[in-house]
Amino acid sequence: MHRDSKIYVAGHRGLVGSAIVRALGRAGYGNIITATHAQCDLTEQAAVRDFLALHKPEYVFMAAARVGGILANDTRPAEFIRDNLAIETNIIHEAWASGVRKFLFLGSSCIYPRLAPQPMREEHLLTGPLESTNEWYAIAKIAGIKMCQAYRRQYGFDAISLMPTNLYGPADNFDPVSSHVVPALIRKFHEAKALGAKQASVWGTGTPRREFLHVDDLAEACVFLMRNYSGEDIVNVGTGRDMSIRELAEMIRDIVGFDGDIVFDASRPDGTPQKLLDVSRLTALGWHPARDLREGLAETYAWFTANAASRA
Ligand SMILES: NC(=O)C1=CN([C@@H]2O[C@H](COP(=O)(O)OP(=O)(O)OC[C@H]3O[C@@H](n4cnc5c(N)ncnc54)[C@H](OP(=O)(O)O)[C@@H]3O)[C@@H](O)[C@H]2O)C=CC1
Ligand SMILES: C[C@H]1O[C@H](OP(=O)(O)OP(=O)(O)OC[C@H]2O[C@@H](n3cnc4c(=O)[nH]c(N)nc43)[C@H](O)[C@@H]2O)[C@@H](O)[C@@H](O)C1=O
Repeated sequence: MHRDSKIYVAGHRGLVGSAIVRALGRAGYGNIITATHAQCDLTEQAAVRDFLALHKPEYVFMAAARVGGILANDTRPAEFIRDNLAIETNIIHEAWASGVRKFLFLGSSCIYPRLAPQPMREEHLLTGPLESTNEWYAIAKIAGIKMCQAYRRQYGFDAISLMPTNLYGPADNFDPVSSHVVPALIRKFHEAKALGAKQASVWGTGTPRREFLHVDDLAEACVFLMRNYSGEDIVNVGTGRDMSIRELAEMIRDIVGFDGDIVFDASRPDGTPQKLLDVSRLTALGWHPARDLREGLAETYAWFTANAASRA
């Protein structure tokens, strides 16, 4: 990938897409093309074909998808499987057909079996039943991985697939129902503090464990792997460390400065008990995350208060 290479970032307004645009800018890549959802609905094959034929990007970072937290996945299975299968099928096929030189697909750590050995290695894929709260999205993601591998085998298409762990950072989705846990708790504790509430509710039992990677680290891993890796094998992207939801909630409560009690709502789903990634394949390729979790959470809270709190 050269400094003047033409690069398309699909989903450029989202948590990951906006971070990839920032990372490309920091690395000196200035020839970036984007399209909003309204300008190009990636579930529509003709729209994708026309867009790629018009712009002819050489490189594609695929950060567009129907994404949400545990409740959104569990309650909207049809949207999650249909939209993601449609988006992936269209963009992988049309990227190949239009002559894209290299394609980067984003899966997720949820593709691994609910009770996979921990930490989870790439070879654990398809070795056991999936987590029920997001199996629909996981199946779509696994289909995307397989499609990238099939287009490499049959057509020699240079498509690579990354499996990120749970992400957080600026420009996340802070909606209380559809969001992931980090933005959800930032907003919950912020609003509880503003109201002088005595307690704030956290979903589940607090016992599940999650690994959290700053989205700017993920974006830099995407640029690194686009430049340095070409292969059929998927690559886990994470920190290699996890924590309980209770520990996370206590850390975010401290950062926000909320002094009320945390109450666990066991009527809400816990999801998979643990999904810590083995990141030795990525480490061996020469990449390491750089950002500290507490500092990253504090930066994300600052972004929320400056950009999203007033709109909440
Ligand atoms: N967030 C996380 O913790 C993790 C995310 N990932 C993966 O990273 C990728 C990006 O996720 P994230 O940035 O969090 O998601 P976001 O929801 O923040 O961003 C997704 C982007 O895709 C766009 N989009 C959705 N549907 C369409 C469509 N039909 N046509 C065009 N654009 C569309 C959205 O635009 P609009 O909002 O306007 O619809 C949005 O800009 C996904 O593949 C996800 O699976 C993997 C692991 C963890
Ligand atoms: C990235 C990943 O993200 C999702 O999987 P998940 O990690 O289970 O998702 P989550 O971040 O929503 O929850 C993590 C844990 O946190 C607990 N939790 C507490 N309180 C809140 C809360 O208020 N909101 C949310 N969302 N979770 C809460 C929640 O009960 C659960 O135990 C899928 O999209 C999956 O497909 C995927 O790819």
